[in-house]
Amino acid sequence: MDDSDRVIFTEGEFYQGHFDSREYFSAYYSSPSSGDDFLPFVLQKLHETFSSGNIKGKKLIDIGCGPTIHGIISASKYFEEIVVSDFTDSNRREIEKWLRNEEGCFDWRPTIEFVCELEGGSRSPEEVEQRLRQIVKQVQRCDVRQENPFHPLTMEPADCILSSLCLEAACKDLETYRRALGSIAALLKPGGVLVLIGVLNESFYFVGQEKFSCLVLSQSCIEETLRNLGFSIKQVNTLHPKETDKEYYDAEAFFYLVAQKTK
Ligand SMILES: C[S@@+](CC[C@H](N)C(=O)[O-])C[C@H]1O[C@@H](n2cnc3c(N)ncnc32)[C@H](O)[C@@H]1O
Repeated sequence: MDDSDRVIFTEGEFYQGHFDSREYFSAYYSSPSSGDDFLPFVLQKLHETFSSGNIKGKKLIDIGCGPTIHGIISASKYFEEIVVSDFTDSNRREIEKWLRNEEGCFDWRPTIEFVCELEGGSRSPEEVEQRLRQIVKQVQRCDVRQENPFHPLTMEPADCILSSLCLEAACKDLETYRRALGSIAALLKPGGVLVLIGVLNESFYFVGQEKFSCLVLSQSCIEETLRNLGFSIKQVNTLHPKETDKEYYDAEAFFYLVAQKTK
């Protein structure tokens, strides 16, 4: 194999120049009822996790949120403060636009309405939007490859960390993935909860015409890494995408995992 055959893993710097937030939104998040099964699956699981009332506290951090807020809708009822973070400037700008309700921001209304229905109508979509805009206190740059992903900031440990589809996109090999999960664990209080959402055995996905790499991971490898870091795994669910949904990625399955930091 010569150098021209070698596939370069698309790390954070590539996202900075090539990740189109708008394309990403329309490909994967425009509505829970019109896309593939992933979004309803994840919204349902997040609803079940947080509506139990057992996972709550002062602070939740979303690591590698991209331009999205769907992950924090259910949780917004149970925390005093949410920090969202991502490596890519344009993604953070999209979130800031939504938080300020600026003209042309993404329309998260269908997704918020879906969650409100899951909640049995206990909150209206307007209340949820207002709540999110009030409790997302920070939109921060982060780099999961760093020992302190928020360097030069020192982040107070959180009660809950959520990370969706970020680590396998950010980490070019298993060693980097393990270190990144270790850095994330260090941002959690003892007893704190990690909600990790990701893909199994995926090597690429598309956003528009742009192809992004993905670290190929098995469920056992992810679970073993978490156990070695002192997590107790509480729940793992998987969703196998329909073949027709697999035009833009080659994932074998999506996973939804909840783990508690025991030390
Ligand atoms: C597939 S998107 C996931 C976005 C969102 N969490 C979701 O569930 O749809 C991957 C995200 O990882 C971010 N990312 C890539 N490298 C990163 C790094 N080193 N540190 C933090 N985030 C990174 C990208 O900017 C992008 O927003």
